[in-house]
Amino acid sequence: MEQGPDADAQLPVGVAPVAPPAASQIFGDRFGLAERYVAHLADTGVSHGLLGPREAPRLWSRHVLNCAVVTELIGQDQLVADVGSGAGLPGLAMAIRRPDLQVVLIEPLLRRVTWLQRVVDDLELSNVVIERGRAEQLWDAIGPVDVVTSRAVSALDNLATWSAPLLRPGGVMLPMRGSSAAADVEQSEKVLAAVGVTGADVVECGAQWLDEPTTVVRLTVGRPQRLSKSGAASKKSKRSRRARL
Ligand SMILES: C[S@@+](CC[C@H](N)C(=O)[O-])C[C@H]1O[C@@H](n2cnc3c(N)ncnc32)[C@H](O)[C@@H]1O
Repeated sequence: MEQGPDADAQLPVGVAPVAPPAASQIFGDRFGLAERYVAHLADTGVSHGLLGPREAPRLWSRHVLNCAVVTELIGQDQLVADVGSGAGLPGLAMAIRRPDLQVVLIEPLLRRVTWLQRVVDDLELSNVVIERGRAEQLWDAIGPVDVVTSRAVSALDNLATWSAPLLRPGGVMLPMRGSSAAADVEQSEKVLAAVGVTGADVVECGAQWLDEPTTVVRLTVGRPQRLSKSGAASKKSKRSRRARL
């Protein structure tokens, strides 16, 4: 079978791919910032190992645009935590597109945190802060936030267990998932209920711009619950529930 022209293509490190026309429509007057972000990804993002070299030609389509369109699901002026940001995906792409959002990038690895801070400083993004740590270690340090996003961090049940306690009551988790999104929700049903999820649906974003729209699971969390390692509601959750009664 003949392969597409870019199937094995790589760009020399430091050379950013050309932006597709949709990029300027998606980012509007923030397009210049998005271009600078892509330049960082293509350069030190690749040379420092945050992204594989094969990702360079598709930095726009598969990464930055795919992530930026998730903001379609986020209301004005919301506080967002992005769990496991890595090279800032989706958190930085969202913060660039939507300066009204306040975005907290959560990332445990020092090397990634250092890289993220350099990019945020260079782009002078005043709506981004970076917290080093695992999401489940930061429940009392961050938030409560309106929305938690994530991409490629863990299985949905782990992710929900780590993310839900960062949310305010009625907040929303938006994990980006692939074609298995609906099956993931079904398989994680018990854990989702235990962390307080009261509504789940699978939605697509960016269909008007992207050949492959982004699939996101939208999970509304009525009263966020902390689970212990065994999966039971923790003493702290039980205590705070009693205090509210
Ligand atoms: C495969 S990378 C994905 C990075 C980025 N979200 C993306 O899509 O390119 C997974 C990231 O999640 C981070 N991570 C793993 N467990 C985590 C946890 N419990 N809390 C926060 N981040 C975590 C890792 O350090 C890593 O940077």
